[in-house]
Order: sequence, then C-alpha cells, then structure tokens
Amino acid sequence: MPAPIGIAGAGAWGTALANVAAAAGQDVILWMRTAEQAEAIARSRTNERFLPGIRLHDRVRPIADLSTLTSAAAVLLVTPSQTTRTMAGQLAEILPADTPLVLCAKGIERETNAFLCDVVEDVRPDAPVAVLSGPSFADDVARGLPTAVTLACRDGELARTLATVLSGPTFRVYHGTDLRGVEIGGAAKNVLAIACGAVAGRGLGESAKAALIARGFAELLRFARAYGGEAETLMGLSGLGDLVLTCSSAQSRNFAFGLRLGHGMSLQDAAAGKLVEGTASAHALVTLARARNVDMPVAEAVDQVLGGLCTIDAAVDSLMNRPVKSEQ
Ligand SMILES: NC(=O)c1ccc[n+]([C@@H]2O[C@H](COP(=O)([O-])OP(=O)(O)OC[C@H]3O[C@@H](n4cnc5c(N)ncnc54)[C@H](O)[C@@H]3O)[C@@H](O)[C@H]2O)c1
Ligand SMILES: O=P(O)(O)OC[C@H](O)CO
Repeated sequence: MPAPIGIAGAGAWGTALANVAAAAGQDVILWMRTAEQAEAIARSRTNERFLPGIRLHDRVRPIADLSTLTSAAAVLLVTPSQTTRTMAGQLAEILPADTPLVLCAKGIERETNAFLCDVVEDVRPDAPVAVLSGPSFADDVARGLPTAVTLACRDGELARTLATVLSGPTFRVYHGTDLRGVEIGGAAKNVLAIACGAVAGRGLGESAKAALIARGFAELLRFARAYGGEAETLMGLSGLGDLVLTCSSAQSRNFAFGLRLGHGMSLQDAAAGKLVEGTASAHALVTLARARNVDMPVAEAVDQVLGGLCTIDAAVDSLMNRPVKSEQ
C-alpha cells in the first residue's frame, strides 16, 4: 500500500505490530497518547515502558496527534478492549469513511456486553471493520520469532489485501470472513486462561490443565456457535491456537494473573499493574452465554472467583462434581 499503515495505541502489541508492518515493507504511523512519550520513543527508537529491549523499525514514525492517521491506508486499533468505543469514536471523526479499522484488542465491552466489532460498527456504521487475532505474544513477535494469525473481514477481498499487507517473513497472516468467530476466540480465551493459570497456581498438575483446556475449548465452541461463529474458525489459529498458547504460558498476562491468584495473591495484587483483559470480559462473556442458554461452567467459575463469590478450591470442587454427562 502506498499510504502508511496507522496504528492507534503504542503498548506492547501496538509497538510489535508497528514493527511487523514495517518489516513487511509498509511505512507506519504509531499513535500514542502523549507528546512526551512520542518524543522519547522517536529519540530512543525504543518503547521501554511497554516493549523493552526492542528497537523500533526505521519505517515507524511515533506521533501523538491522532489526526495524522487520516492519511493511513488502514488503521489498527490496539488499545485495551474497554477503550474501543471511545477510540473508535475519535477515529470516526477523522478517518475517511472507507478507511478500514482493524481491531486488535481481545475482549467484550463490559458495560453493554457488546462484541467489539459491534461497538465499532455502532460508532462508525458502514465503514469496513476487520479483526486480527491469533497466538501472538508481543515480545515473541517483536523479536522476530515466527507465528501465524488470522485476519477476518466480511469483505473477503479486503481481508486478503490486509493480510497480504501485514504478512512478513516471520508473521504469517491468514484471512477469512468469519469476523464473529475470530473475535470470540480472542475474547473468550483470556477468561479461560485465567482458569488454567489458577489451576497451575494451586499445583493441580499438567493433566488438570490439559483437561481444562479441552473442556474450555468445548464451551468456547458452544458459545461461538450460539453467536454465529463458525466451528472451523474456532478450530483454527484465533480459537484453539490462541487458547493453547494463552493457557499454557506464564508469558500470558491472563495466565500469570490466574497463577498468582492460585498462589494466594489477592485479586487486587494479582494483576501486577498489567492489562488483564479476561478480568474485564469474564462477566460479559457469561452474561452473553446465559442469554443464549450456553453452558460455560469454566467461564462461570472464573467469573465467580473474580467476583469474590467463590474460592479457587471451591470452584474446582464444584466443576469436578457436576453430574456425570456425555462429553458432547
Ligand atoms: N501484548 C500482547 O502480546 C498482545 C497480543 C495480541 C493481542 N493483544 C491485545 O491488544 C490489546 C492491547 O494490549 P497491549 O499488550 O498492547 O497492552 P499494553 O498494556 O501493553 O498497552 C496498552 C496501550 O493502550 C494505551 N491506553 C491505555 N488506556 C488507554 C485509553 N483509555 N485510551 C487510549 N489508549 C489507552 C496505553 O497507553 C498503551 O499504549 C489488548 O486487548 C490485548 O488483549 C495483546
Ligand atoms: O498476555 P495476554 O494473556 O493478554 O495474551 C496475549 C495474546 O493475546 C496472546 O495471543
């Protein structure tokens, strides 16, 4: 694309994606909230607060003036899920109506229980929206370690174009049209990863963790089907791929949060000052599940623990002692 790629949000993932797009040959405008931060990053060519030790690609231009994104060929929205409505609203005021917005946050809007694509379409109706999701730790990606992710957009041609633009030698982007399936995978895996971390923290063993991933995947699939996602999508990178990654590594902030809870840390301290998207989306996820009679016992257990209504041990006990049932 001749016009630059715009990135709104210069946290760990926004900065890693800026380097990815630059490595794929694009000029990149990386927006952040303060001029001080933009100047510091422009000077040092590193984002020491959010992605320490990684050199910013020469093609990336840090800026603090959101209106600079007006010229972008596409804008990647990479701020926390709960800021999506505000950010999309601000972008709607400055972007041409045909500029695609690619959602990179993983979550559900807590106040309205709305999927993030719906939030964006609420504030920017008729403009193209896409989702990028899949197994991808910012630090791995920024260090050039290989991974593959999915980009979905209802307009299949646009999905293909965006996937091509962002793909590089170590970042392979598949494309598809199942927007709902892709965004559900990213939002739900964060909640399930908290459960896996908690189980690890309680020292319940690798077998328990594998069982939890499998049962978590079963409920993720049921939920996605109930909300119009395709099973094949959930079996792919943005579903199973990201679930397995996030549920099995303390590099995940959601898993690490669960791990600390399992070690006995308080809900307040366990986040350790990091963004833990599963805590913001758990209640919305189970509320949406109940609204369509989808059984999500693992997500329910996480929501109960986060609400202070249940201990981890009691939650495990109640999951293990549900009535015997068919696996399907
Ligand atoms: N870090 C990863 O490995 C990774 C990978 C894939 C997806 N994601 C998703 O990307 C999203 C962002 O995650 P991250 O890792 O970059 O988080 P982060 O905590 O590293 O960075 C968050 C960024 O958002 C900005 N921000 C915070 N509050 C804001 C507000 N109210 N308005 C505007 N900007 C605000 C911060 O200044 C920062 O630049 C999350 O939804 C996460 O699930 C992260
Ligand atoms: O650190 P987490 O738990 O937010 O996970 C980061 C990415 O979503 C992994 O794909």
